[in-house]
Amino acid sequence: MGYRFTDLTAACQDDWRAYIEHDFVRQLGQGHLADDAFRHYLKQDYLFLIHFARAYALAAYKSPTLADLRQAHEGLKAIVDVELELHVGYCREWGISEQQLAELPEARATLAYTRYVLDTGNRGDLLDLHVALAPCLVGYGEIANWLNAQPDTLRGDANPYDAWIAMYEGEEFQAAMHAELAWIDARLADVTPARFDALTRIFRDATRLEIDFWQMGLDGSD
Ligand SMILES: Cc1ncc(CN)c(N)n1
Repeated sequence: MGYRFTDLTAACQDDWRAYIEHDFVRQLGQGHLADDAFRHYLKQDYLFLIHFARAYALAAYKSPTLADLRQAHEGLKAIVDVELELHVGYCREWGISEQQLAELPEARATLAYTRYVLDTGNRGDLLDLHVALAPCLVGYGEIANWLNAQPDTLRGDANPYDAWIAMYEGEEFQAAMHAELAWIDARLADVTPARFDALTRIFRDATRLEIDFWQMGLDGSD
């Protein structure tokens, strides 16, 4: 029997839940996340997204088939056309100008996560890279769905972070997430147990770096 994406999350269930249900996420869903924490997160996320777009471009470079190339393109589009497009306008609403974004120093959590993924993609193969990227694309789609399932999540004008949830529950982002899940499921179907263990290590490390990214937002750390 082959592996699936859900075997990756099952293999590091504690880290995966700590990421999806992080305090930053809960407070954002309940609408009482501190403004400064969100602003710090938003700024660093701009830098993060630029490096992750580079990582999808690396996935395109490493793609041997048209189907693989299309999948890398899907991820790149989700970041550049959906997230970054909304992000810049969203930052403006939160009082952060494009000039400020261009001059931002990178926080350590941003550096660690983005360079880890780029390094994993450079030294590994295409599946290593997609698995390192998965907590980002699949995780945020799952977070939006998890938030919507929580009775204390506030939606609409009552929650200043409603637009953030709306972006990740939106059709385009959810479609990109499902396409990524299908691509990973198809590749995991015929890996050996040893290869699956190596992929689990990558997935767990990237998930732990996502947890650090939330914590960086809460702590305002640089
Ligand atoms: C840190 C982080 N991880 C994931 C995502 C969703 N692409 C994001 N915007 N930022």
